[in-house]
Amino acid sequence: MSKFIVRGGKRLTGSVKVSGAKNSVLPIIAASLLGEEGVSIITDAPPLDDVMTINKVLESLGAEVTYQNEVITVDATNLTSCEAPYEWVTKMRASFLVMGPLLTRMGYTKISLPGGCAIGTRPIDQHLKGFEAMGAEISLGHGYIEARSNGKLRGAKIYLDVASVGATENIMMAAVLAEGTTILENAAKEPEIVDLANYLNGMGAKVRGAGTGVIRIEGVEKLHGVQHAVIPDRIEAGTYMAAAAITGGDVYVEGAISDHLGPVISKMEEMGVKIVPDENGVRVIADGPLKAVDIKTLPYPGFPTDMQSQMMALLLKSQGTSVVTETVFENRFMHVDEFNLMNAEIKVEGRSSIITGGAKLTGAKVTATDLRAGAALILAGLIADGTTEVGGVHHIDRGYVHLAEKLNGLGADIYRVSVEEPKREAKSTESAVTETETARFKVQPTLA
Ligand SMILES: CC(=O)N[C@H]1[C@@H](OP(=O)(O)OP(=O)(O)OC[C@H]2O[C@@H](n3ccc(=O)[nH]c3=O)[C@H](O)[C@@H]2O)O[C@H](CO)[C@@H](O)[C@@H]1O
Ligand SMILES: C=C(OP(=O)(O)O)C(=O)O
Repeated sequence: MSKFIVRGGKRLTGSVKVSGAKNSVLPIIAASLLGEEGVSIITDAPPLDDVMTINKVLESLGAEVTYQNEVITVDATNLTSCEAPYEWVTKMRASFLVMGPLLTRMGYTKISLPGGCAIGTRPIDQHLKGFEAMGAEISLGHGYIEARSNGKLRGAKIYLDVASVGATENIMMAAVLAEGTTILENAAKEPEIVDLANYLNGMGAKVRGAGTGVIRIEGVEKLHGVQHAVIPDRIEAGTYMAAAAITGGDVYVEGAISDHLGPVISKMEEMGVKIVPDENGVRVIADGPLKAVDIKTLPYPGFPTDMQSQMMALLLKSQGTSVVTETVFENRFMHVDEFNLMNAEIKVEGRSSIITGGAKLTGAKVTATDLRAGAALILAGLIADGTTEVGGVHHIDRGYVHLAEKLNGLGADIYRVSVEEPKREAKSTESAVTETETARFKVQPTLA
């Protein structure tokens, strides 16, 4: 186990480079299972724990996977299994995205039910509804879902009750080898959906309309490997933009695509942050007081739920009262109690959090309850008085490449320490942090 130690009070300046998007690379790796000929080469693949996990899932299915220097190769010509077991799916919900590709290519798949997580119950009914509409038979039991098709899946008209990102991706991947045309209505419009569609089309698929609410997929006989570069991570970019703004800094976020960050940029500008986008990135300058603003999370192109907690950290520094309403997930305010441990003033009322900005934050021992909560606590630590210890680092490692190194490159003071599991019989309440790894993050994470 490890913790991040953040010493607050540093203004961030300079330039930071965004890595490839976690939420693009995961479905793209899953889609590689569709390649019956040739090898897929995925570049700008970020070295994240989630990427290692999905690579293992593919290997367990018989695909040959290599990963070096942010390049993944997948040879899925000979698959040997159609089962994604519990150990992988519980580790990472996105493992469930192998269902569509396996079902359509192999005619059968058995996958552990993903279950809920810290941010909500996260059902998969819309994925299953889509597969059933295409003729799959679904059965559930003993914590697993089995899906089988009698011959090929058939194209269908499918209306999603919620514009689910995962369901759109899974159904799109199933439809590419189905017989006939699938029309997916109320589809999610996220940039990651477009990236996946581009990848599938490169493999020989016929997907049209990705990025709009209606996607048309004409089934083809076979797909092949292709080379594809993953888009930059808009949430990682937004997190560094928030880091610049919260510290009153001046930072160029290289690789940030401003078109993907519309609502984040608008809200920061409303707060009084200067944002200067160009074709290679976004410059963020925060040289004045920050205004309170209200935020409501929504599916793309609305304000992203994955930036909610980081923006809440920024609002802690603003003058006045802000209301943040979470409409995408029903339980995504677990960071509030942690912020309050740092002397923040936030109250949760149903789906909204009311933030009284301006309280002087103080360093404390806090825990990341999910990936973005972890990033948000680090942001708060950047301006807190004294030292903040952020536990639950495994959540952060799922989605941020070299987070401490990148922030330290801008002038922050963050390092990772290993932490011994507290012994049950120990009476002392002293910190369990052992300063054995206090070297400033020179070590690169080991890649599988
Ligand atoms: C790996 C990945 O890309 N993860 C992202 C993806 O997650 P994920 O694809 O899991 O999120 P969804 O878009 O599916 O979920 C959005 C909402 O729809 C509900 N829902 C979803 C599916 C379903 O069958 N039935 C149903 O009711 C969920 O409970 C949630 O309330 O989109 C989320 C919403 O932008 C992001 O926070 C995640 O970072
Ligand atoms: C919720 C997130 O991811 P996942 O869907 O992989 O849990 C996230 O990236 O913030």
